[in-house]
Amino acid sequence: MSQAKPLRSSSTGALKGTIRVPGDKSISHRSLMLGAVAVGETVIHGLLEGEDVLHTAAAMRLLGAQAERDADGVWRVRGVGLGALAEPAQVLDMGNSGTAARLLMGLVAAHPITCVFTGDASLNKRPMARVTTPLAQMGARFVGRSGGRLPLTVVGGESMIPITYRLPVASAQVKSAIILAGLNTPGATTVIETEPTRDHTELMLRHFGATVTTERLEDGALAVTVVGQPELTGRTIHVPSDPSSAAFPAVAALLRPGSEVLLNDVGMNPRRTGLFDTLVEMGGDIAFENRRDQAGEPVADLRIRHSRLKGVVVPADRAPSMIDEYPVLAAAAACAEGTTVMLGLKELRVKESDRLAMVAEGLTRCGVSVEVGADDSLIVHGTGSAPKGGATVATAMDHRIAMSFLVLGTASAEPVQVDDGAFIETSFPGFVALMNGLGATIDEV
Ligand SMILES: O=C(O)C1=C[C@@H](OP(=O)(O)O)[C@@H](O)[C@H](O)C1
Ligand SMILES: C=C(OP(=O)(O)O)C(=O)O
Repeated sequence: MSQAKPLRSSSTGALKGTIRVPGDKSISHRSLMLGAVAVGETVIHGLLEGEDVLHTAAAMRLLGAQAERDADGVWRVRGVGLGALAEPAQVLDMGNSGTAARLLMGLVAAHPITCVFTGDASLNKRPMARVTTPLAQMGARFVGRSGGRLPLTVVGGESMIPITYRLPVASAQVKSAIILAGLNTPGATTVIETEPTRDHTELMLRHFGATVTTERLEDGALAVTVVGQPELTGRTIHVPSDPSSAAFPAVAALLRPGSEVLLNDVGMNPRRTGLFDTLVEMGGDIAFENRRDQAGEPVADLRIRHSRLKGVVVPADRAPSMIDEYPVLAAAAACAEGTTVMLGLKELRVKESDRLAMVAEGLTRCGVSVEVGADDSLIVHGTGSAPKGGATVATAMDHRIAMSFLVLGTASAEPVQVDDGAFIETSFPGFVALMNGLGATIDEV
């Protein structure tokens, strides 16, 4: 990432219009990775062309696959076949992306190759032991910095052993890393999750021809099993638009009087929709129109109208289904009437930034009263109208912190500035133009 790009968001009138936010980031990463180990061509419509996903595309090329964009925006991946990834001649730079790093570490761990992973200053601070611990049990070796951090070398296992592993944290990235390693491991690899996390890896693997089964255990946990070494065949994928990106125009439209916005083709996988459930509980007027299935993933068009929001309690067990949406929910809560309590946010501390700390600090600067509990909860005392704003907020290389405070600025009495909007490109290219097209006022400073 080059230079910092400060942005300022000012109070606006009504937001109006129909848009399609860019493709789902989780599904985009997975489509490139699975396409690269399938036999034949995978054709991807609507791939997210954000920097995180472009880092995955570059890595898959270094591992021997072809991954190119047509003039019409369709991506074509020519896979090498499972087990045939080539040893990359260069370091795999995963940029700002935890998903790219962790999923790919799983995939290469079961290939007899050595890969060196690195990332930017944010990614190189994030914990990787959560994936290297189970992958080492399967037979791969890792040499990283202290705390298992990147830069890190993976020595893929020559003869991997399948494991049954109970996730110590609710993480789709950890689950997926183990499943992707299990893919090229003979026998059945099982991941047990006590809280359901996003299941795009499981759904897409089935689409490519693998056998992935799920079983409810006596204690209520879910066991996900992949049968190793299937023949994967290249497929066509239609990437729905990202509910985690739709969250920003959705919250902005709820906050501005007179707004009505239609967001088309939004992914509605039930393991991703916790934010929308919460906004509806808060009194948000959100209509889920034209619900349908698009290549194995549910989608809908979301019609969102300005609403007077009220504070709610968000239970901890909802966290996996809205893990990336708490910063923008906090912006909505700051404008709501009454107090919003968000429970079980420990995982927010190990994202692109410590999101719990960054949200609390930014809201305080904008004149909103917040508390962070010792149990990693966040309590936001809503203003019932417009927060004061009039502050510059630090974003710590975190796209979601930047976008959330720009949304807050659309509803604040005085403009809100973020110190760096450059990282928005990692997940939501075109964010500023799209928001301004709806009527927002976001300017470069
Ligand atoms: O699997 C994925 O695509 C993702 C899983 C989540 O991370 P964790 O698995 O660390 O919760 C989420 O925060 C991230 O943006 C994408
Ligand atoms: C946490 C996120 O992504 P990642 O873990 O892939 O960096 C995110 O996009 O909010």
